Amino acid sequence: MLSFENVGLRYGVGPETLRDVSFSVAPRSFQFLTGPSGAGKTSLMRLIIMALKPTRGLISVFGRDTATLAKDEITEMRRQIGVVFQDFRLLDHLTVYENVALPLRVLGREEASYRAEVSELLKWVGLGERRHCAPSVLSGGEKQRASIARALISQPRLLLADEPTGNVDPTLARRILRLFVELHKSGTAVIIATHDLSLMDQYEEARRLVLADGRLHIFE
Ligand SMILES: Nc1ncnc2c1ncn2[C@@H]1O[C@H](COP(=O)(O)OP(=O)(O)OP(=O)(O)O)[C@@H](O)[C@H]1O
Repeated sequence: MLSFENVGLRYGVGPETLRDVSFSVAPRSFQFLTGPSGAGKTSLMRLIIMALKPTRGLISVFGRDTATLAKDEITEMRRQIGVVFQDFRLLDHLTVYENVALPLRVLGREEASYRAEVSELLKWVGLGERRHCAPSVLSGGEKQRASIARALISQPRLLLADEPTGNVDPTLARRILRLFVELHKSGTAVIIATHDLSLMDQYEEARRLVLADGRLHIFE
């Protein structure tokens, strides 16, 4: 589903942020991506969603070499990847409900077919009462939960989440982890970047991908 072969990434003329990174992610698998601040977790995720190009090496997503993809093919592939960004990236001119429903609209689904689904997920993440609000009036934790709901709603083939529990309390973090685990059990490959050791300890079956000094170490 996803593989990196000897991938290197350098920003400008600085040192290599990622060096000889090789790994693969199987369909329906679950992994945490961890490592110290600045180790390159966000950069690695940006490579996966093709927002960045590697300086060297090969990246393939859903069996396609990303270097050979045309723009419209990249757009099509991104529709199959759910992403929880560190800075949420909610659209301010849409309500919370509309933000969460957006991936389904983009897939061409009729509102009547997803209204109940979106409402249920909003309730699960504790945003049932906030569904008609603009994202600008939400707290950091609420924005984070809205962005998680938006990434999950279309049951993507691959889900990437960058510090998805960074703004919520431990109880809510456990609830959010349960959502990711359920999604994984229903067939999505999940990669969660996190510093939160207690979160990782709650799901010991997960692989751990650890970035340190530009290199990736894998613990099965
Ligand atoms: N656009 C950029 N231009 C130049 N350097 C960058 C850019 N983005 C990231 N970097 C550098 O690349 C390195 C890795 O950053 P990255 O954000 O990927 O790390 P991270 O592991 O996600 O960190 P954190 O846990 O703090 O979010 C850092 O040294 C950072 O300064």
